[in-house]
Amino acid sequence: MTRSKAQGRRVEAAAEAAPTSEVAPPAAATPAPPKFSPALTAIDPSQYDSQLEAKEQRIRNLFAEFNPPPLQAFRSRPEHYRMRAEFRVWHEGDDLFYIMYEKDGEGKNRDVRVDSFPVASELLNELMGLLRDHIKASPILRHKLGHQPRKVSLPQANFHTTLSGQSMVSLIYHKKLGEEWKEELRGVLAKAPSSTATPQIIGRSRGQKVCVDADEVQEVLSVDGQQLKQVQVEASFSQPNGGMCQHMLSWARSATAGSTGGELLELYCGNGNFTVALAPNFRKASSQVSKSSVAAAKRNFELNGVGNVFVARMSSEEFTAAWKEGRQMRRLEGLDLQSLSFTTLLVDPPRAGLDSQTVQLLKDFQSVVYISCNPDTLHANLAEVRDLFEIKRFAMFDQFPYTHHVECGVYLQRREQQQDEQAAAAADKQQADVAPATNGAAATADEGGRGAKRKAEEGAA
Ligand SMILES: C[S@@+](CC[C@H](N)C(=O)[O-])C[C@H]1O[C@@H](n2cnc3c(N)ncnc32)[C@H](O)[C@@H]1O
Repeated sequence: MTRSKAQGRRVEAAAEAAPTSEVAPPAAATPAPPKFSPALTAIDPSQYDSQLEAKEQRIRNLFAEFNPPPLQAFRSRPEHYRMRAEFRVWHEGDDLFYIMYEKDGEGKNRDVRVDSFPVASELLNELMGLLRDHIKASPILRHKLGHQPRKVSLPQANFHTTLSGQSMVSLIYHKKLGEEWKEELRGVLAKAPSSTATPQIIGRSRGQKVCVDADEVQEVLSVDGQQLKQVQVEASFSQPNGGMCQHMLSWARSATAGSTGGELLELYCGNGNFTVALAPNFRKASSQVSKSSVAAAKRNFELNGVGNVFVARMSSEEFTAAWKEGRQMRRLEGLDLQSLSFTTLLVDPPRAGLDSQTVQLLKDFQSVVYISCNPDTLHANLAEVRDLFEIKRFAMFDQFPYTHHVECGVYLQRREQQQDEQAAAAADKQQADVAPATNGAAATADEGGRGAKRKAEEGAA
């Protein structure tokens, strides 16, 4: 398919250079049906552009009613973009291989043998082969690995790699794992080719978790020329497409670049991915984090020398209730909610989007960064606040190529704030026009005007 000029240039995530293209305003035409690969095991990279265009068109049409600015579309690497992948393990006589469940061309579910996985990183592919061959050759390692009835579709070999070249694999067994299992794996790892960084291996069985060494990796994300370090812990969330994550962080940073001096509240912060990148844009930042990620988030703040962040280990719903009711909770660990005057809210919820309480909370903020992995719930949440907020930045990140899934980002600004700013600018201009020769006085008036406005805002908050 040829691409029209109106759809513009997009930037290769592989190049990781300047961000994006801006695309034309919403087109009225109904988009062509998307060309998604039925199976991620058999992608056709020559279809990358057409599947991206279909997504752009869908997103522009879906959000057109909110009059957003032109969509910035961030392009993924067409292959080897996934940092993580999960498979089941299948035993067939002496053979052993990975399988995954996916739809065929007719939309029917089927089990597919996976010897290589073109959407996963090169390192992940290398590890898949290496580990499969060693496990196949070792009775200790293969016995009861992923031993479950075929109808149970839990992943049994979970691979996790990083752009920085580290890796981690969890293997799920149906037997108790002892020292001999660990020793056998140590022997296998010692034989790994020097070209492959030694993976961390974790064995899991019912009520048991055995680490051959550690259960985490350290990612390094390159954002606007800065290297951000990130501990990623086994079985905890991290963004699946590393290249796209770098774009998302850079975009959110640039959207909030004018917020210096304000205070950020982040909900659903996971391991602090966005917090670390955005903290320099704010005077103070507070992150709410689920139990499993709190330790990783704290370590990531320390690793990157981020000192202006407070972390509360509570669910989004609990934090919202405490904030709304002005309730002091033990898990706020002494953070005085009354002393905070948040200006910006960042949310990055799971696919279900924001619950109604959090949507209410959002209404209290001057600006909001909303990162979403589900355009439909993003749309529903925006519909509830459309009268209060205007979309100032609108982005689409192709985090999941060849699937219908899309990651979006919107930067919202309160309508009355924009009116206030325009009024303040007009007042400043008038003042300057009245006394054109007295630069000092005009400057003083300018400072005073902004200071007064800030005070009024602080009072209102
Ligand atoms: C889409 S992830 C985003 C994480 C993080 N922003 C990042 O970029 O890695 C959503 C995160 O919210 C957490 N989460 C899910 N439900 C939550 C809730 N009710 N309250 C707080 N966090 C929640 C998940 O554990 C996960 O870490």
